Amino acid sequence: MRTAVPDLAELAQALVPVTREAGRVIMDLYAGTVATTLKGDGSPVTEADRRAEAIILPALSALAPAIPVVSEESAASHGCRHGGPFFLVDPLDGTKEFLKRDGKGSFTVNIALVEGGEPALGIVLAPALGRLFIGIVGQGARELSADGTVRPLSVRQPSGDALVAVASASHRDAETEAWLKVNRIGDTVSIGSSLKFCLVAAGEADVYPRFGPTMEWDTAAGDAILRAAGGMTLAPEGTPFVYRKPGYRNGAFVAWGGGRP
Ligand SMILES: Nc1ncnc2c1ncn2[C@@H]1O[C@H](COP(=O)(O)O)[C@@H](OP(=O)(O)O)[C@H]1O
Ligand SMILES: [Mg+2]
Repeated sequence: MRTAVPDLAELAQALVPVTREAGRVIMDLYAGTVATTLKGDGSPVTEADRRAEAIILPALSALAPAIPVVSEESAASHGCRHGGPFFLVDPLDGTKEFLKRDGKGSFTVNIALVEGGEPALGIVLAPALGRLFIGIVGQGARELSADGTVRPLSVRQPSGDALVAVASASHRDAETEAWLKVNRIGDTVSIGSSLKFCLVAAGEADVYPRFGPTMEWDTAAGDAILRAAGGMTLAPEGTPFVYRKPGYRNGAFVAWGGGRP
């Protein structure tokens, strides 16, 4: 039997206040000191990750009880075996930037729905920047400001020859550096979190190459927004970049705006 998926526009609308509430909790903790522990892979997890997740998971099970959730901080959810649609949640992506308090605010709350191996819906909030992005693949992407203003998002055609790239601020690797050197990149902006996908979706950058490891919950929401805005994430060799891989581990990818070769 097919899992019942709610209407995606209604689901996206219902997720806006949930995401904003998670963002509020994160910003309360950003203002003070935050208890931090290291996970098995050496990456930090904070009280902010856990508290944001505690808002998002009950909301998802109330909104779509039949759809399984795979969330970064809930190890228990990672064993779930399913063939149908599922949510991918990263309650706080860019934890290193969150802990740095470098004033750039590049950390995000992420909720995605994956269907048939592809991201179908994504919502990304950068609470320190007050930027909230929503994408439904096939229906378009938009940015919602706090006062309710809605701005449609669309990837841009690169101006001239040189592309503007966005790349990780904390997890750069030699292969990404090499790719940036050989791919007519004029300028590279270092930014934490899934905000990189959103900037390409919004036409504020042209490409996001990533060869170092990420997990599917880091990318699915931003990727949905990018695809909904007319962009595409591909493996470096140009093959489709799909979801529900073993261990939810991503391989290398290049997220393209309108300048895809
Ligand atoms: N060795 C590794 N294995 C798997 N994922 C990794 C990793 N190093 C970094 N990441 C992922 O990269 C994300 C950060 O990306 P960026 O550098 O673009 O901000 C991290 O998200 P979290 O911050 O949620 O832990 C983490 O999931
Ligand atoms: Mg993450």
